[in-house]
Amino acid sequence: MTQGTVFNKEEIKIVLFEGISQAAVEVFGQAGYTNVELLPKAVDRETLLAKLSGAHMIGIRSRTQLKQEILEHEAASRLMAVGCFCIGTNQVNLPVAATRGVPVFNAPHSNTRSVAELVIGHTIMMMRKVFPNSMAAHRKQWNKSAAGCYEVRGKTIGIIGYGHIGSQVSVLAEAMGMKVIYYDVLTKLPLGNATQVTSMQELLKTADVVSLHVPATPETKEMMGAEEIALMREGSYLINASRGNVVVVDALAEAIRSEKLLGAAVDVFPKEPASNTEAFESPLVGLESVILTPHIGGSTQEAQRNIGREVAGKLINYCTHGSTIGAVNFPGVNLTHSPNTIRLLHIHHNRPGVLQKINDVVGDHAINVLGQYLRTTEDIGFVVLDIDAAHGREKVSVIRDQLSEVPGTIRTRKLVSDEEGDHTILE
Ligand SMILES: NC(=O)c1ccc[n+]([C@@H]2O[C@H](COP(=O)([O-])OP(=O)(O)OC[C@H]3O[C@@H](n4cnc5c(N)ncnc54)[C@H](O)[C@@H]3O)[C@@H](O)[C@H]2O)c1
Ligand SMILES: O=C(O)CC[C@@H](O)C(=O)O
Repeated sequence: MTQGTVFNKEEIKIVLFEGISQAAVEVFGQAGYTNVELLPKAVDRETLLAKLSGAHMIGIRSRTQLKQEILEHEAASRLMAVGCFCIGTNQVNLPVAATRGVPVFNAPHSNTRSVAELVIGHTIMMMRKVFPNSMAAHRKQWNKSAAGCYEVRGKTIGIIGYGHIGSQVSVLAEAMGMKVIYYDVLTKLPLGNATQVTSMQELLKTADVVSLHVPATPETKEMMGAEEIALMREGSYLINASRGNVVVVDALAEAIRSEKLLGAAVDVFPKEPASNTEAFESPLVGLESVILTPHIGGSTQEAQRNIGREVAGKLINYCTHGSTIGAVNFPGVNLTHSPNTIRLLHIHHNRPGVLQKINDVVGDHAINVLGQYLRTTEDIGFVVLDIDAAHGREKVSVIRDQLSEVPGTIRTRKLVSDEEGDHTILE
C-alpha cells in the first residue's frame, strides 16, 4: 500500500540555485512555503546531488545542467517540479523530466525587455567603437577620431527570430531611426514599419547589423557559420544574445580578423564558465572590436525580480493546486483552489486505455466526482480528479493505491483541501 507521506507547506523542501532573486523567497513565504534554501551560485555535480536529496522543488537558471543522469539519480527521487528562473530551458532534459512526472516551468517574458535594451546598447557601442576607445583611455591613451564610427540612424537592422525579444528590439531600433527587417520561420505581425523578409539569405545580404533572437533548437544550431557570415555585407556587424551554439564562434572570429565584419557583440557562448571564478575562454577573447558580455542579457534587478515572482508563482500553483499552466514539457491544466475537495493527480505515459482504467477504478467506488480533467501531450497524460471530501475521504487512499497500479502510471499525488487551506500529500 502506498499511502504517501503528508507534507504541510512548510515541510516542502525548495532549493534555489544560481542567485535567484529574493523576491521568489518572499512569494513562496507568502504562500506558506517557508522551507526555502537560496544558494548564490551554480554548484558542482556532487553538491547538486546533495542539495537535490529530499528536495521537492528546485529553481535553476542557465548554468545548472539537469541531465538524464541527474534527473534519474536516487537523489532526485522526491523531485516534483523544476523552475527555470529564466527563458531558456535547454539546460534541462525535458523529455526525461516529463517521464519522471516532473513538470518544468519557466518565465517566458520577464527578462525580454532587459535583453532588448542590452542589444540596443550593444548596437550603439559597437558602431561607435566605444569599448576600444574606453579601454585605451583607461590606459591613458587619447583616441579622438571618427574613423570607423557611425550613427545607427538610417542603418538597417536585420532581426533573425521575431519573437518576444526580437520584436522589442524592432520597436526600440525603429525609435532610433533604424530600418528594421526580420526573418522568422513563422509569419509574424510586423511592428511599426518593420518588414518581414522571406529568407535568411535576403536578410544577411541587406542588413548593416544582424541580431540573432532564435531559440536553441536542432535547426538553429550553428545557423550562423562561415557560409552565412560570408553572405553578410562587407563592414557589417553581428549580435548574438540568443544561445551560444547558434553561431560558429571560430567563423565569427575569422570574419572579425579579416575585417569582413567591423564588429560583433556576443552575450552567449557555446561553453560558458559554470561560475564567476572559472576562467572564460573563447576564440573571440582579445579581438577588441568584439563586445563580450558574460550572459547578462537578462541580468537586471527588474528582470530578476519579475522572474522570481513569476516562476515561484507557477511552482506554488503546481504544488498547491496541481496546476500545470506554464509548464514547458507537460500537458497544461489550469486548476485553482477547490474547497472541501480531495484532488488526485494521475500522471501517466500517454497510451491507449489508461483513461478507461482510471475510470474503472473510480467507478468501483461510491464517491462523488466533482470534476475530472484530462490533458495530454504526445508522451504524457495528466488526469485530475476532484472528489467530494464529504463522502470520499476514507476511500481516497485506496483509490489512489489502485490508480498507482494502473499500467502506464508514472506518478500520483493527492491534494487535500478544506476551508482553512490546502496541504499536500506526496509519494
Ligand atoms: N542573453 C540572455 O541573457 C537571454 C535572455 C533571455 C532569452 N535569451 C534567449 O533569446 C532567444 C530568444 O528568446 P525569445 O524570448 O525572444 O524567444 P521567442 O520564442 O519569443 O522567439 C523566438 C523566435 O524565433 C523564431 N524561430 C525559431 N526557429 C527559427 C529559425 N530556425 N529561423 C528563424 N526564426 C526562428 C520563432 O518562430 C520565434 O518567433 C532564446 O534563445 C532565449 O533563450 C537570452
Ligand atoms: O539568467 C540566466 O542564467 C539565463 C538568462 C537567459 O539566457 C534566459 O534564458 O532567460
